[in-house]
Amino acid sequence: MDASSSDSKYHVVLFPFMSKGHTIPLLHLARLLLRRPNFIVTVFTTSGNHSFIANSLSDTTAFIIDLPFPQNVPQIPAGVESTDKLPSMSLFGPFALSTKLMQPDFEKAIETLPRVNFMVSDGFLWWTLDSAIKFGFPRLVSFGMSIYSSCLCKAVVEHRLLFGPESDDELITLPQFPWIKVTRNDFDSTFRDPEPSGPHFEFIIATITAAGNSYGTIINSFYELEATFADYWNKENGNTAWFVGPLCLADAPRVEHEPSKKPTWIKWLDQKLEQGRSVLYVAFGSQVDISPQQLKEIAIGLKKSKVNFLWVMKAKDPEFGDESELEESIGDGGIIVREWVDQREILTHQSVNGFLSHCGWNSVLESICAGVPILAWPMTADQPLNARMVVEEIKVGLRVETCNGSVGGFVRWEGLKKMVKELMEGETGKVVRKNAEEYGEIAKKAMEEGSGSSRRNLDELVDALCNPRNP
Ligand SMILES: O=c1ccn([C@@H]2O[C@H](COP(=O)(O)OP(=O)(O)O[C@H]3O[C@H](CO)[C@@H](O)[C@H](O)[C@H]3O)[C@@H](O)[C@H]2O)c(=O)[nH]1
Repeated sequence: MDASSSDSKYHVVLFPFMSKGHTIPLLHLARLLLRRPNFIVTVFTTSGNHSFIANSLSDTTAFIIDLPFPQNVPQIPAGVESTDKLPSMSLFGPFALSTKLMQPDFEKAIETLPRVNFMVSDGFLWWTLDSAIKFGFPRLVSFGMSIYSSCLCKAVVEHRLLFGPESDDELITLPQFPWIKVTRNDFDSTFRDPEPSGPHFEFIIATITAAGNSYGTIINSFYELEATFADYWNKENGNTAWFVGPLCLADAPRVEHEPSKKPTWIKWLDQKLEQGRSVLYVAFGSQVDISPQQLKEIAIGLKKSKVNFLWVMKAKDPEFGDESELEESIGDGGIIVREWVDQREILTHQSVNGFLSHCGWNSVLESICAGVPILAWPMTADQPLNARMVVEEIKVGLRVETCNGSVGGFVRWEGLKKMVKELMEGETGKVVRKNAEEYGEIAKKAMEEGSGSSRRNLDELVDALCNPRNP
């Protein structure tokens, strides 16, 4: 980058964590920033993640800088630079901790860049705060979570609510939000350990401490979706949360494909639309591990429900014993796709009327923006809290029943079939669909340039950080 030609421009550095669910929203943010006059954006990543980012931003002027991913990290196979490529999510800890080894290269690169006005880096890249302080620019943190989840985590930690006599699935009332009940199983194991220690705990502490010492937090959400929690957070917490989403709406709606270039699954959805059939979209994000037994049970439940479904699997999901047999038995009712798809394009397809989802925060937002109700099947991380929000707080979805009633428990085909039918055809399904549609409209308004709450928040934030009085 030619630093001299950039002197009169505002320069923002974005550094997403190497996981699709964390990277995608920051790429949307890059677009929003680049629409402002005189803004340049530099995105930091690693060579293994370069093509995903470059493809996504190919129609923009964003600069991309690749840092070498740390080599010879114990337990992390060579060449794995993104969490979706990890053989198991149990390796998340060593993967995330190893990113600190990138700090010297990151700082060398920063030295060569035009002056940075501010940086937005992922919460998991806690060490980037030290670099920002060293170079004298503000760091904003992005966690990719709802503020509802953050408030609930804060509430249980502050009041040590997870160490009482209750069993892991017993409901515990939150004194700060008495209408909300959670269980221990809704939280990561670190929150449940009365005397936590070890590298994972140290990572969490480093992450939270750096976030607290940063300029503020970017929240991929909109104020109207979680106003009570937004107000609570901004009153109780030191650093401000800026609601600037849903960032997935930063992109203009997708241009129609030429018929010959349409992916097969979109053609299949077109066909279902012509036949007047509703489709359930089934996908569990970019990284959760699902056992072969559970995958088979899902296939049976979907088939027996007799709904039409489009099921997107990850490349690393285990193959069924006999894939062709499975596809045959599913027949015309459903299709399985094992490729990277444009999830938003699927959710906004007129035939899609329900989403069986693990409740990754991006999937929740994308579903709401498309007005599609969710059948929540949380598995790990923030997903159990997102599922509570979806089902109990904003009521845009129903929940699958696990056979032991526990988060992460096995889901039998009978229970899955029952809830799929309820979401797609039942009375409660109708109620949550209407709610999802209403929130979808509010989301669009929040992202309207000039007048929307999220766009105004972003304007205010950027003005504060790029104002000469506030360099
Ligand atoms: O074939 C695919 C698969 C995924 N996606 C996109 O990938 C993202 C996936 O994000 P999300 O739904 O949030 O799921 P995860 O990948 O599981 O996300 C991780 O990151 C989220 C944000 O912090 C957390 O909420 C989740 O719990 C965590 O697992 C979404 O934008 C999807 O649209 C595609 O476009 N095509």
